[in-house]
Amino acid sequence: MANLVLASNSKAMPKLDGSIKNKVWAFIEKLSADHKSPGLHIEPIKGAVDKRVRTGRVDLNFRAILFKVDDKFGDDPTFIYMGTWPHDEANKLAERSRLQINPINGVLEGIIGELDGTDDRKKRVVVPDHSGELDRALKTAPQGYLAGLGFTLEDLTDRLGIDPAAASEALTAVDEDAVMLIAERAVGWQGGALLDLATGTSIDDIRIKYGLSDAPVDENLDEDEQILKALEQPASKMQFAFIEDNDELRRAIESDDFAAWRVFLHPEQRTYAEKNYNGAFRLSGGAGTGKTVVAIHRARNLAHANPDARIVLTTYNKTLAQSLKSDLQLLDPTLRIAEKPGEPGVYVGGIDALGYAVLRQATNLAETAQSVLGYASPDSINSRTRSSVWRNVVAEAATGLDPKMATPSFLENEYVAVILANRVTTLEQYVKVARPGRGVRLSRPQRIAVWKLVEAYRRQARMDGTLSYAEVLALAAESLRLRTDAGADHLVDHVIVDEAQDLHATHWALLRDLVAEGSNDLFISEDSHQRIYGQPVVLGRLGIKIVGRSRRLTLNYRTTAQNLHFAVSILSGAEYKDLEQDDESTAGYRSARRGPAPELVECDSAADELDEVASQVKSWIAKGVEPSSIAVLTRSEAVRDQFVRALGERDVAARALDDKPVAGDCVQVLTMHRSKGMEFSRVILAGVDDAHVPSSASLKSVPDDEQAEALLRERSLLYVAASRARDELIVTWSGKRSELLGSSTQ
Ligand SMILES: Nc1ncnc2c1ncn2[C@@H]1O[C@H](COP(=O)(O)OP(=O)(O)OP(=O)(O)O)[C@@H](O)[C@H]1O
Repeated sequence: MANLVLASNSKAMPKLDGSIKNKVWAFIEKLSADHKSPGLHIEPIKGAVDKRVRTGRVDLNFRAILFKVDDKFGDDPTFIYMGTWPHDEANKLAERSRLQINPINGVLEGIIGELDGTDDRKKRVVVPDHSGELDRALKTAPQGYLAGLGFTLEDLTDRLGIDPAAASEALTAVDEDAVMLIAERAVGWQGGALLDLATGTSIDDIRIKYGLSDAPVDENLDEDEQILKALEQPASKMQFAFIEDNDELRRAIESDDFAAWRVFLHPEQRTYAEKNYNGAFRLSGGAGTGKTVVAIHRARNLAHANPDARIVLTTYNKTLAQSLKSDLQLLDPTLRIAEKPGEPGVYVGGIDALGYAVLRQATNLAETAQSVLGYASPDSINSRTRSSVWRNVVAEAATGLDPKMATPSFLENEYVAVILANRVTTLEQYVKVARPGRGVRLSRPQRIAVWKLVEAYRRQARMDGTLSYAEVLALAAESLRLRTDAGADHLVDHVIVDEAQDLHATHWALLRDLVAEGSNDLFISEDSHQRIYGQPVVLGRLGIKIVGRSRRLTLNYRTTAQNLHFAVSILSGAEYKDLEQDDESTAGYRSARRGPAPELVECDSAADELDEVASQVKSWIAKGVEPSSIAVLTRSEAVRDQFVRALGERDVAARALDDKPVAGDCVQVLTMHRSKGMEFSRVILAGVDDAHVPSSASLKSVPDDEQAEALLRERSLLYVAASRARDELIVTWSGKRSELLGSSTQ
């Protein structure tokens, strides 16, 4: 059986329709079973630049381009499948396609004729320019952008291994945009490295990021052996993937771009998905940098490494958990999905569902409830406390508490972050407990006043026999703690959590108590710039020690550089702290894709804005954009519903997206909160005027001391919303534009 390697083809290959994809699959299946089968018509190309290139017959009109690499120790060669093209084009391209081992760093590079912008390269020898001629020429030319950052041609070619022609072109590029254009055409890893250079990343750091080798080729090996060895380099895996499993191969071929996230990880993503960590690890990174992708791969890798391992993959809410689960199953349909946390396999669930699932298994509920709530638990854990209870408690009580503190949101935060987190059950405990991280200081009389309200809240819930989500989480955590204190094993072996920036104290207590401190215990994926709920927490105070095990992803796979630039501009000027209380930065954020600049549209009136949004959506649909890949995002549910109605009245099929997925191919209208973790091709942020964004109602509901934090959340919310667009982004408003848009006029 021949070995098969797939090359990433998203840039070069034409879109194939379903029937051709089936034929490609049949061709590849045959090839891996018997590469000598005459029906494949595997043929070398006369006069080809690379003697390894072959074309094979997919059908009468289409041919695949392959490289055949022989293994002198085994009978079977390795075929590298580069893609499928119409017959004549395939032959023409194949003639000028080649594989090369980068002479500086040993990365394998596959070049498909002119489609990689390398049509004239066959005459060019890829060796570094030691003569310094180009460098001298560049010194006399006007200074380019990369040279302005201090890079020389020698840095790019001799130290990094960028193709000399691309490197000299990149050095003359006048701005970041021009570097991007060159990066877009560059082969494999080189495109990414050029973008890194443009953001000022040092050569040494880039070498580390891509795992580049100092000893590129082993002269004792013949050329084919060198190629097979080069395939193992982390940066080669950005372009080439060995796929052993037939089903996996079929899935990869059937998806348009080989579902790149499943097959071609960035070397950094691969490291974080595969590496063993001796304790909790934190992966941060901008929106769209692939944190969720890493989390999913990591869950799969841990499950493969030990099929008996009990793994929990969790995230902020139910809908995000559903999409984690379906992506995990896409990545590996054979993976064992656990029904309950604690069973072998991967349990996937929103964090609240995880809390319930743990508590349902608890055999120490009475003891647990006594410890957390100060009274025996209700008969059932399934009845949830209504959100109106805090409101009623506040309305009925005359506590003398500052009205800004006598609000449901302040009390709920205090209850979760201080009272539940510390298992406070009496006033004596509450007046003494430390409240680090809470914006508002409370005097002793104020604490007494707050406690009265807490007691009233608990009394009501006890009478009703209900629990809040946060109480369930706190109970679940405590039941686990009591269990392990009594000598039992921890419930699970590995926890992976996505969207962790939004978790509060009782969420963290649950995660901490689920798994023993140790190897690969907690993998935390988060972006503090996207924190849109609750107050920031500090992991160290919650028993989670990261101690140097934290890394950041910066390459955005989702959106264009233009959209990214706009989204990041929303954050500018504001200061953010990460989960370890260090400054969070957007330095180095970049995207490899380009597209139109976001449009900011000021409308004359609310009615004009409804018309504007409808006509924009219609024009996209008229151009063939699928309606379900278009989203209109609003700050509130009321404005969302207004846009759903308005679109319907203007003959655009649109639905409000809330808890349930939208059925049918229609435009999705959702709140900015609901858009968390999602992505769409075209996005309109509607109603971004200064009354709605930031939401004056939300700001009014928090005490003065927490205003700055609340405003930061509003800013983050707009950043989350703006970073959902893959291709095009439009922002509309009527009246005064939101101050969070800054002075951007894109
Ligand atoms: N290596 C990759 N190759 C191709 N596409 C990728 C890769 N990694 C991530 N992506 C794609 O980029 C997009 C963003 O990825 P993902 O959702 O994992 O990012 P994220 O960092 O979790 O984003 P957010 O913080 O906004 O939720 C997805 O469409 C994903 O499929």
